[in-house]
Amino acid sequence: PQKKQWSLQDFEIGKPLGKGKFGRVYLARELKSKYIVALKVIFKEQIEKYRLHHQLRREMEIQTSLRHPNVLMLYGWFHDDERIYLILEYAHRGELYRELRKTGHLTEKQAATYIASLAQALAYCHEKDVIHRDIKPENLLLDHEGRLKIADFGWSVQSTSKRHTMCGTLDYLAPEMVENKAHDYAVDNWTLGILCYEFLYGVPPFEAESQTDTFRRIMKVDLSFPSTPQVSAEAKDLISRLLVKDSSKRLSLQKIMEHPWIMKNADPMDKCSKLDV
Ligand SMILES: COc1ccc(/C=N/Nc2[nH]nc(C)c2C(=O)Nc2cccc(NC(C)=O)c2)cc1
Repeated sequence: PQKKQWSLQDFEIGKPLGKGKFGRVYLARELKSKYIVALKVIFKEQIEKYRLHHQLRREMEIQTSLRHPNVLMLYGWFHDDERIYLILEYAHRGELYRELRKTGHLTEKQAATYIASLAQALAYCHEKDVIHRDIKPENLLLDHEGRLKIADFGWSVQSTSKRHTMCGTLDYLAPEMVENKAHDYAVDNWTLGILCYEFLYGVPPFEAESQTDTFRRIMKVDLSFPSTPQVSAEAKDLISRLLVKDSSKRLSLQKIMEHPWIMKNADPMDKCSKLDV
């Protein structure tokens, strides 16, 4: 069927959900279907100013082509003179970051469930030749059932082009990315190790006062486990098998899903509906 041409008149705009880097996100309802969506409004002059036209186009091509329960859907888009509007899936509970900040750290069951969901979503993305490269708590949303959704493919690439983008915190970057070397899918495996650590301890493993110190700690893989909170040996085993400098020696996504800690703790329904606070 002919692709539907959307416009602002098709939607009733609700409350602002938050500010992204290049615009705001609003709750919205599509008038005919009454379907609730998130409408991400991006200012064209911002895109032109930062020369991000190609990157936004890539984000949209990638996100429209991906269909997975743990990947936030991009239903469509439209534009007017000043703005581009992305019609995105609405995830009721918002950024995983907020849950992490509220509780300080997650339970092993929550952490294992989210890592299993991420491994499944990344396996799917890698199958479609997409390396996300920017998996961090702010880019992870939770739906009403506590199911994890990877959002914001702004920095992802189709694996052909090896373009690097350095922005924001280094905490989540693998050594080969920090060294600006050619990198492959395995950068996302490294990041799963970073996230698993942060889910369980509340802080990323190589956090330091300055970017230079974080850089040094990443390059040295200066990994240590605090004595509190109490974390199981299996969890530490998984983290240690992911935070490996040689990218070819990192645990594969398949092996992550079969790891004893994941098998024992991840919710098979891949959601954390009950928030055991
Ligand atoms: C401030 O408290 C909030 C609680 C929940 C939300 C839910 N956001 N849900 C979304 N579904 N699809 C998209 C895209 C979004 C979204 O971008 N949310 C968003 C954007 C910017 C900041 C935040 N902040 C937080 C805390 O979630 C969420 C947004 C804000």
